[in-house]
Amino acid sequence: MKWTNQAWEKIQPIYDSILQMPFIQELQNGTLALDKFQFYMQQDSKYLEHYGRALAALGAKAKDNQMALDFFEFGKNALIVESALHASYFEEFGLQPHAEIPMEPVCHHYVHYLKSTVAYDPIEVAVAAILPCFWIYQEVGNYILQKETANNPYQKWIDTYSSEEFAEGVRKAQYYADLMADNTTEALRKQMFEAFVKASQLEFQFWNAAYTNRIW
Ligand SMILES: Cc1ncc(CN)c(N)n1
Repeated sequence: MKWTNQAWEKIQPIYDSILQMPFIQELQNGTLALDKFQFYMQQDSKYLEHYGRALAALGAKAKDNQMALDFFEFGKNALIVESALHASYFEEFGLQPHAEIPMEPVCHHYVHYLKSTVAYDPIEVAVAAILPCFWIYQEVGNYILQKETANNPYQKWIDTYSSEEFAEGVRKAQYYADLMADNTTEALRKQMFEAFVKASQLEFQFWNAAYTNRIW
């Protein structure tokens, strides 16, 4: 079985609880309170600034040029495509400019977990750590799309993460995770699973923080 299939089995309970979260349920039916979405968007714009850089740093560690280019492209997309989605919501909902937003605890922890993993852990583990960010968003986007609600104010978010463009990036990131896993040791494959599970838990916590207004 591919490493990615095994990894998903390990996070299935986390993913199931993500789908049951009030944040996701209410995003799906369009009833999510604006202040909770605002909290999420503001934290997420900070997250993406750092995530984009973590992806580029991971690319810089790649031995293969194509892998480096793919990760630079992922970083660019985080900063351009996903940030454009945020900018449109910032305008629509009249949110504070990025510079004035402090990173709250979960965002801070997730960003620094990814950056330190990329900086200090083997590249295999870093690839596993960045994967839930792609894969869980795609799955959640597709899940929400199945039960679409008319005039959902959060439709642009749903469209971004259920798009073919986003799916292509997910497939590439999964490909690199499997490639790394196939060419490494059992001990490192285990560390890769741990990183994949940890980042998935942080994805849950990120939405939970927005719903419960978790601040310092
Ligand atoms: C916290 C978080 N995780 C994942 C994604 C999707 N790249 C995101 N925008 N924000």
